[in-house]
This record gives sequence, C-alpha cells and structure tokens, in this order.
Amino acid sequence: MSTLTIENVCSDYQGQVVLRHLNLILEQGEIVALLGPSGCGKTTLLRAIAGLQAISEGCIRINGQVLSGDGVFVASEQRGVGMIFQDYALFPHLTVAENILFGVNELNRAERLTRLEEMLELVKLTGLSSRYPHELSGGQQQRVSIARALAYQPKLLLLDEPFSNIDAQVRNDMMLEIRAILKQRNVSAVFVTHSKDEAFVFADKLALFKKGAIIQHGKAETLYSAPTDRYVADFLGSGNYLPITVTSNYQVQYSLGYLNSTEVLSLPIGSQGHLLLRPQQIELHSNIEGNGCIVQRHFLGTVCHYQVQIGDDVLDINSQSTILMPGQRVNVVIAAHPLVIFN
Ligand SMILES: Nc1ncnc2c1ncn2[C@@H]1O[C@H](COP(=O)(O)OP(=O)(O)OP(=O)(O)O)[C@@H](O)[C@H]1O
Repeated sequence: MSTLTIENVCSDYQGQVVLRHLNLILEQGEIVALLGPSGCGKTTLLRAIAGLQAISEGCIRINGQVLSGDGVFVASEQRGVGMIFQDYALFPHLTVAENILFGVNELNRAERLTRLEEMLELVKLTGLSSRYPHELSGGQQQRVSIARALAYQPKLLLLDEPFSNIDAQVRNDMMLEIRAILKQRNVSAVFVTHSKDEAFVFADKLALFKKGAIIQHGKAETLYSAPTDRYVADFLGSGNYLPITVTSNYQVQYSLGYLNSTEVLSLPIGSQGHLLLRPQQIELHSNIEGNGCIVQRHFLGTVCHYQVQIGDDVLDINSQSTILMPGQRVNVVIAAHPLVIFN
C-alpha cells in the first residue's frame, strides 16, 4: 500500500488559487522532493499534508485513510505526521532529552528511556541528552529535531527546507546522514526545497512545481535526462538548444550535419525543434581543421567550462580536458544518445 496519495488536490488563500490539481503518490520508504522556485506552492502542499492548510478540491490519504477531502478533515495532531522545519523549532527551555520525548505520551517511564536512548544513538547524540539547544551546534540541533520527529514513530515525515541554515561545507554530509537514518527505518518523507542540488542528494524522486502545478514527477535522473519541457530541463541544469530538423525516426539534421538518437524520436519526420544538449554531452577534440573554435575558457576544478562557436551557435561545454585555449580549433563530437527535442 502506498503511504501517501495526493489526488487532484487544489487549495487557495482567500480565493487565490495556489495549488492546481496536484497528483502524487509516495510509496512506503520513499523520499520525494517538492522542488521549484519561491512562491510556487511547495510549502502550501506540505502544510496541506500536515493538516495545517485546507484543500478546496481533491483528496489526501495516508495508508488509504482519508485525511483531507470527501468531507473529511483529520486534525493535524491525529495524522501521525512528523515535521522538521528550517529553524529546527526546538524548545529552548527544554533539554535534548525533553525535546526528543516531547510528543511521546503513550509510553511508560522505562519505555520512554529506551526510546530516548534509541533516538540518541540513531542521530549520534548519545551523552548529550541533558544539554540545552543553545549548547549545541546548528547541525546537532537539526539532529535533535530529527530525533524528536522520529521518536513518536510517524507514518510520514515532512521536511521544510531543513538544510538551508546549515553551512554549505557540512550540508552534503548531513543530508546523506539523515537520508541514511530515514532509509534505515524505512520512513517515507516529503522534502521541500528550492535547490536542485539538495533534491538530487536527498530524494529518491522529484516533483517539480511551476505556479502551483506539478509539471513532472519521477526519478531525478529521468527528469534530468528526459525532461518533458524546457522549464524542467532548465530548472535541473544548464543546457544548449540547437535548432534541428527531424530527418528519420532516429536522426536529426543540424547546421553542421546529422546526429543520431539511440531511441525513436517522438516528433514526426520533417518537424523542426530544438535539441537539448547538456554541457557534458558534447566532446571536444583538438583539431586545427575542426568544426568549432574555443571562444572562452573557464577552469572549474574537476572540469573546464568552454564556450565554443560552431556555425552560428555558441555552445556551453564542460570537458575534462583542461588544455584547450581560446582561439584554438576543435572538433565538436556529439555521440548518439536518446535525443531530447522540444518544438
Ligand atoms: N498565509 C498566506 N496568505 C496568503 N497567501 C499566501 C499565504 N502563504 C502563502 N501564500 C501565497 O501562496 C503562494 C505559494 O506559497 P508557498 O509558501 O506555498 O510557496 P513555496 O513554493 O513554498 O515558496 P518558498 O520556496 O519561498 O517557501 C505564494 O504566492 C504565496 O505568496
């Protein structure tokens, strides 16, 4: 059974529509990132799942039980949902132990202690149970908020930009660490972020928002390499768009020749469009009679970013070859792959 089902959900603030017919299914143990620019409705959906925001249409279910919709509205505290916020929202006057056990009411004293020890070990804070939040680092405070959310064994965890206050240098490790904790306990989670990089690291699937609607939902790799439109393609990474004409089910023509697709093209033969090429999908080979010319070079550490003129187009290309210099001629090679074309 799926953990969370969002079906045709709409929501508004005083008549102003902010969520438009959203559909999303989250399987047990899956982590989905609600991704999109500021103001597109990510937090509103999270709040609707938590029972902090009414919906005007559709239905939200957890493990088959209707929580919002069909004339039903289950109160937030009865939904079995844990929340982790950007600012951790710890109680400053309570110790780590008291914070973690705050929502755990049904256990006796011995069971509470066992639960506390288990949580402290899980988030690697054993020995710090009597400290107060101000005596912890930002990362430790975030781990307390995770322990608190997991301590009462929620059916679903909701995370609202939980890493945006964490130093960039430790953020990646922290995301991997928390992801491992959720995977270890098979917790399903919905994670709000406006950062594609965070979504790639933390989530199994992405739901990309645009103005209150989900434009595409699926594995990060699918959205990156097979985006359904330019909005998705551009949100997830930079790209070049080459004008092309489809010449067969597996081939297109561009200004310098032909390119082959390893999958059948969706556009009919004769149609025109723009081919998406990610900067790393183009190879460069030094060649004094080559079809391209380096116009700019920018060293980025693991790769070099080049701008290369071919015909009338300037392409952005990332290459591991760092020895090419502006003015040098190169051969631009685009290997056959599943071509993505927008018309
Ligand atoms: N309490 C409110 N009253 C009226 N409008 C609101 C309220 N909260 C949010 N909105 C509006 O609803 C829309 C969606 O907001 P929401 O907070 O869900 O976006 P978001 O994608 O989470 O943005 P961010 O990444 O900036 O947090 C925005 O246009 C916002 O201005």
